[in-house]
Amino acid sequence: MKIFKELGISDDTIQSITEMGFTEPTPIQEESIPLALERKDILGQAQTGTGKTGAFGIPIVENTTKGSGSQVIVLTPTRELAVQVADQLKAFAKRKKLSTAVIFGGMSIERQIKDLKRKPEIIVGTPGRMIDHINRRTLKLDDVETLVLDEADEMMNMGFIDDVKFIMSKVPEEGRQTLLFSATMPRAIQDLVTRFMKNPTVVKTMNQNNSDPLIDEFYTIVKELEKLSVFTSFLDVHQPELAIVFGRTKRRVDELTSALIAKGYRAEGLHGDITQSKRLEVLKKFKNNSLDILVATDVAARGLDISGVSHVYNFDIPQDTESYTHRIGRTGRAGKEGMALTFVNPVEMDFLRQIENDKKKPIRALRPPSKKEVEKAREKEVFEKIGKWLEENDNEHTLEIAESLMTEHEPKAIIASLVNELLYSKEDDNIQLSFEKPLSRKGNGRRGKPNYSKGGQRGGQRRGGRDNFKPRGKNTNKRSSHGGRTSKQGRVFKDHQK
Ligand SMILES: Nc1ncnc2c1ncn2[C@@H]1O[C@H](COP(=O)(O)OP(=O)(O)OP(=O)(O)O)[C@@H](O)[C@H]1O
Ligand SMILES: [Mg+2]
Repeated sequence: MKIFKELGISDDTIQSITEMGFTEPTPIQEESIPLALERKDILGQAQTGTGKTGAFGIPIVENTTKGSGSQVIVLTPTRELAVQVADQLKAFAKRKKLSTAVIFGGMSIERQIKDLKRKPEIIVGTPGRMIDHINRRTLKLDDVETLVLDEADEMMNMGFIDDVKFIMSKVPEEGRQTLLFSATMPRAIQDLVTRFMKNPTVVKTMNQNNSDPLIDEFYTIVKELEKLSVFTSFLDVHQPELAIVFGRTKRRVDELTSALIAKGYRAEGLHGDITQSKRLEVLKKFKNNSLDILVATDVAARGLDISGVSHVYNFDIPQDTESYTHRIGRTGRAGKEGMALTFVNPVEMDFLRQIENDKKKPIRALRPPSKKEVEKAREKEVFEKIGKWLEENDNEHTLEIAESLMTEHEPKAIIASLVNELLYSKEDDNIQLSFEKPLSRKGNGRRGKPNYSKGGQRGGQRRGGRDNFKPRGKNTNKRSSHGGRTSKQGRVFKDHQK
């Protein structure tokens, strides 16, 4: 294991990354950084959460000169990822004082135009908005020397190939460096992308010591109608610090979010039909712990790095191994442990076996918790909550209320009634989600070969959607503050199917 200095990184940049808590390079960083510093083209593959952002980010910051125009373009498949990558690059470049701009759709273009006018050395963004700016001539790529495609295979899956080619064609060819990174690199994509590159060096650090994410992987067989109750019973038993739950469609995400809120959980949804400002707000809330459960489509599957995500649930089994790998990779990052649980409809067992085969790793079966286990877990939670509330409560008025209650009732009876509320008021067996068709060999086209051209978006849930069910009402049920369900929203899903 080398240290950063031995990889050829300057003291300035080493200081910046040390402040971020990076003391030694991860395997993909150790191998990629020296090559990237020499301006070699790289096709980099390493597991989720093992520092690929640093593997390209540290050397590009190192090779970039302040005041020499926009020299780096980084493309990402989603807007949230663009923001995150830009933040990380900013931190790498803190000492060098390089300026960074983020360019993505759904937000004011004026502000971005202003940012671009200042010729930031590094520009991060999604392909669509980047092209908008190129066409408006608010972005010129004459000074660009390095192009990075983070989650390259996903950009191809989403049909961005022509967009990427277009952007590429605007970058001066001479001396151009292309860096391509992802945890998954299907063969077809490799063939395709290497055509853009000049003798790329393939850097692969899969299955090296200490580079395997520490994710415990499980599945549970559950019928469609029982999914919701089985899911909440797992939640009650697991008590995740933070959880991400993946649903197959936007409608699914909306319905599941509303159902969880109605049952008293602090959950919010994230998918492509939600306004961009709301999407960013939800992610922020999730990051600063004012939300426990993020319910999302595959829009949150790639690249997002949120510390504290202890559990990933595939409420619906993903349609291919790549999607599975990225989804569960939202936990078990940077050497931390995590747990992933996939719900499998009995008719979807083939899909699970295929994932196991592709990953060459068995996924263990888990039976749903028994009623008794759930009860015990909830009782424990209530016990802990009451202890915490006792410590925190300094509201004199509530003491007065307690005293007057005690003049009329037995203390034990008062407490029992409150505990009863806390334990059982969120039980609502009437909530039903709309039926979601299980994956099938014919129907949903398992491993439905993505179409590597514009318009060939797979799955439908990424861009465009099946319907526009919107969650109603705000999450007012702060589970941690009063534990009970106060609203019955979410019961009327059937009315909103289409
Ligand atoms: N050398 C390092 N030392 C300590 N922590 C690191 C190091 N490199 C990266 N990290 C941290 O590890 C986490 C994961 O890094 P990153 O997001 O770059 O992973 P990734 O490989 O791109 O994952 P994904 O495939 O999900 O995109 C981040 O929180 C990052 O700050
Ligand atoms: Mg990444």
